[in-house]
Amino acid sequence: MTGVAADLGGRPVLRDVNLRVDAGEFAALLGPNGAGKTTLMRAALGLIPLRAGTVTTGSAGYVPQRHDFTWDFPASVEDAVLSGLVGRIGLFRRPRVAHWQAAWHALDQVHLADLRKRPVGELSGGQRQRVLVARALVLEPAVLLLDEPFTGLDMPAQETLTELFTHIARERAVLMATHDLAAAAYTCDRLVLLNRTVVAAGRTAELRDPAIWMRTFDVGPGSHLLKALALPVPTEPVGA
Ligand SMILES: Nc1ncnc2c1ncn2[C@@H]1O[C@H](COP(=O)(O)OP(=O)(O)OP(=O)(O)O)[C@@H](O)[C@H]1O
Repeated sequence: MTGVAADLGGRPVLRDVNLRVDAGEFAALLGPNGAGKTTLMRAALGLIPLRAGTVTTGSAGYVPQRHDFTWDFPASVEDAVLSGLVGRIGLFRRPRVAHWQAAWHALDQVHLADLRKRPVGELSGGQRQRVLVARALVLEPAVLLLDEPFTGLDMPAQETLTELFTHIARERAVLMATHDLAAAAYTCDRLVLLNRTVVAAGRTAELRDPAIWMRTFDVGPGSHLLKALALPVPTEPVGA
């Protein structure tokens, strides 16, 4: 996306956002609450109007935050994945063999083929997240957008997902919004620091200046955030 500006409820949320994620890249989108991460993803999907700028994504798949998805309906795992194809099948049409095959292929990719007949309500949090990933993959998107995929998951489930995302990013572009800064710094190819606009972007090793993180997260030099990332402690007033 280039020069993107977007408003919500009449208030500016994003300004002059320039961002590019290439196939083969696993990028993290980092920023404080309200920084505009979800808005950026919705803008990338064409779900909100832009005040300025352009978005070129080819096809994009979106994995929403899990609490945005209704789990207490009696659908099976494969039905939930198939729902990712509604736009293609038509709301009241019956899916054809090719659609089922696409759903099963997507379930294979997230290692849930064995559970395809299971009601989604019976799945664990980590399994549910993988169902949502399969639902996004069923359209074979060029870009996969993940909105805080680790929330509420234990460490083993997070690791399984991280491995999965790394694998998916071999062929596609993956952009993941997350609050787990240390894990993102460790696992992602590139970090994008957002606070209404892109404050900085680069490989973890290129973002060692604590001033960048302080500006993005609006924290002081004593913040635990800097310690958690093992950044050098600033000795002089920053931005003076
Ligand atoms: N429908 C809306 N109408 C007006 N303002 C909104 C709307 N949705 C979000 N906002 C505001 O836009 C800003 C960015 O929100 P957004 O959800 O994109 O941030 P985020 O970085 O994803 O935050 P979080 O880390 O909390 O998920 C926030 O200040 C929020 O209050």
